[in-house]
Amino acid sequence: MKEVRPSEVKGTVCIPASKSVVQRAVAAAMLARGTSIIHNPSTCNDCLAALNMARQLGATVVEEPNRWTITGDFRPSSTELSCGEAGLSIRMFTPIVSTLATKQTLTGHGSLTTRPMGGLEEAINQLGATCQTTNGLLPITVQGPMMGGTANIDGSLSSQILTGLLMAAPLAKQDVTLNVANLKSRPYIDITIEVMLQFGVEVENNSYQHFRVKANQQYKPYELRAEGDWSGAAFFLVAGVIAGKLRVENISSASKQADKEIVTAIKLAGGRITEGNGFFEVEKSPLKAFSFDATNCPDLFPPLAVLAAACKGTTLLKGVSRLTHKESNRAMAIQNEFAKAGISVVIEGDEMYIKGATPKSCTMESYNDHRMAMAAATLALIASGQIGITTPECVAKSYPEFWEHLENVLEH
Ligand SMILES: O=C(O)C1=C[C@@H](OP(=O)(O)O)[C@@H](O)[C@H](O)C1
Ligand SMILES: C=C(OP(=O)(O)O)C(=O)O
Repeated sequence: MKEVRPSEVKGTVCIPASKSVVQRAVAAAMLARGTSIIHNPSTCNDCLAALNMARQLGATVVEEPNRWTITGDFRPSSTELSCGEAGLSIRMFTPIVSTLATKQTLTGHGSLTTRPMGGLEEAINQLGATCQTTNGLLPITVQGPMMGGTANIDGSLSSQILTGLLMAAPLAKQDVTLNVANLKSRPYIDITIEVMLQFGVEVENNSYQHFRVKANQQYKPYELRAEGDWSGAAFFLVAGVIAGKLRVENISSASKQADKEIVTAIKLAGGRITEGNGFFEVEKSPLKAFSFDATNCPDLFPPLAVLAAACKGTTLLKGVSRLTHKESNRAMAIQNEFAKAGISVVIEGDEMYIKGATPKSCTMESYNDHRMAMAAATLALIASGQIGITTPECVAKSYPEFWEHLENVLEH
């Protein structure tokens, strides 16, 4: 249990690397023939899971502080492969592994064991490899080779399967065409295509509905400086705008990350936020309720809910249906735990209404969900008394340095 007391925040936070970028780069480096370098990698659990996966699949990895050197090879040393708790890694490595002729089993732990995997099965089987889940869940067994051809997939639940298929596609025997209906979380596909291009593979994207990857393309080694994580930065940007003055470093509006949209939301709420060269500055401001569609940036819901709690009036957030299958059912988790702090959250279909008020002292359950723990800590800054947070160590899934970074900016 962690306790965070109401406090002003002041100073500078340097945001660690994006786990979305780093996991994709690790997979591409494993598939490249030659040596790739990832500078400034994130050492969060999801990235370490991806790195471990690359090792299990045959890559040689040298881990140094601030630098991972990965020499690609794709010959698994084991038939049972674990993706830890990383949703992206299981959705990305399952299609990749299904390009091999050998039979492999992929598994994971924690919340990953209850997250839906059925879409992977349907998609991979259409491309001529065999994929079997366990009643739609882990473990998953795959056997290739992946022939290629056309797959029709539903993109409404998650974009991660499309990311996995795109990453695997250049290893198929023939060209791959992916027809995607109702794609959500689109910016994550932009990150996938960007990383693939950096590693030498081209993807043709027709209006986010039809994607084509030509066969016989090779991943090539690349030296990448991983950019900072907008998803983690969002908590500190909200902290600054509700409770003090912060400079948040290592983020840029040039990023393709979905969660840079937090800047739009802060501006809509009337928050003072300015961009400098590689950083943003935020300052406590009178905040008013706002309306924001987070369908394509679902990971922003927890920090957005905190921002909304600090606003005068009732804020509307759209995109609730995107939250059911994250590390927790995040819509329910936000509703239940904010209620404990006296913040009313009403859910109507795809919409969430949050009424601004001073949060009261309570204990909030994190559900072992990193973004719930970070939201509770941020909410505590403006509470009338301290807020307790259960299993605070869960922040390590995306942001192991979070508690230390928060402590550094608290004005005791
Ligand atoms: O591709 C990625 O890096 C991610 C995609 C998103 O998932 P969905 O596509 O399932 O929304 C996001 O929620 C997740 O944290 C990371
Ligand atoms: C949902 C998340 O990640 P993943 O799906 O990759 O586990 C997240 O980081 O909030």
